[in-house]
Amino acid sequence: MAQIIDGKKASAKLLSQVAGDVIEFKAKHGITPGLAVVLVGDDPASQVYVRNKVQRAEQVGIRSIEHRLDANVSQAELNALVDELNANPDVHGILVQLPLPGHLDEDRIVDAIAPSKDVDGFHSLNVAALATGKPGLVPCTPQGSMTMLSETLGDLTGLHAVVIGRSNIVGKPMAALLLQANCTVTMVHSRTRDIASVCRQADILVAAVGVPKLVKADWVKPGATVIDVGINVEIIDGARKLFGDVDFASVSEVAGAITPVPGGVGPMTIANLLANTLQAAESQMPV
Ligand SMILES: Nc1nc2c(c(=O)[nH]1)N[C@@H](CN(C=O)c1ccc(C(=O)N[C@@H](CCC(=O)O)C(=O)O)cc1)CN2
Repeated sequence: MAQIIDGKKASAKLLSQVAGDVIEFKAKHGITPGLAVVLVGDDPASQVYVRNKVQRAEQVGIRSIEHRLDANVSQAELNALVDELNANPDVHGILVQLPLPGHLDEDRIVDAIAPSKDVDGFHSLNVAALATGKPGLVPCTPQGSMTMLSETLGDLTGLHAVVIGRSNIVGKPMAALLLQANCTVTMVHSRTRDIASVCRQADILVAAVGVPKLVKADWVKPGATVIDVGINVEIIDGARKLFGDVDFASVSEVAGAITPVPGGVGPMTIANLLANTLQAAESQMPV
């Protein structure tokens, strides 16, 4: 059986580090880091994630300001709120919970956030910084996945990493981070021919595609490390159940190490968001 990579334990460790760093920040600068969380509409999953972000922020000493907007809000109204938060010196980090309702242009909203306050790391300038190896704010889920990989494997140099999925939020930044860590990186997607045989070459396999249990045991090289980023919800006998993109039961018999769903990458996302908020606040302090 594979080693289970415990995301709850890793996130608790990071949250406790952030809490300590927030105490130091407050003592040094005499102010409290502030995080603005914007939720549009009433998507139940987004409501849960936003509630968890606000609660965790308070636990580590970051002040959070929640903005809930009606699902019918216009692009102009949402932009106006982002402009107001950009100009507010008490707000050091801004995130707009995704997905947004279909009539809103996500790319335009994300690029309206000041890059220095973009704690999700989704702004085009932060994306460019990551792609070119410059300092910036890095997306939270890929950053959390990298932490778990380094803690499991140590130095990743020379390992072959295969990333399934090419989303802007996970797949592309994940590939950039693996490349920075000196991995040989392959990305596969819906148009790749014979995905299984490419995946079987991976020392590190990252699944971020949003298809429940897509990755089967015969896609995985024996001993490989598998990071499952998928969070797929199914209602079974009236109960809400979560599945990753990996068929955990079969793959855990082949892999060397694997993240579970739930309790793997998910909890690291919020811990890294708060680490990013502190990083953003530091970068906004006068030198
Ligand atoms: N603005 C953003 N929107 C979205 C992001 C993001 O990083 N920024 N990522 C996802 C949702 N997400 C955070 O927002 C997120 C997803 C899952 C978890 C998590 O802890 N999952 C738990 C299970 C929780 C459950 O029961 O549903 C786990 O995997 O153990 C945290 C954050 C899309 N939108």
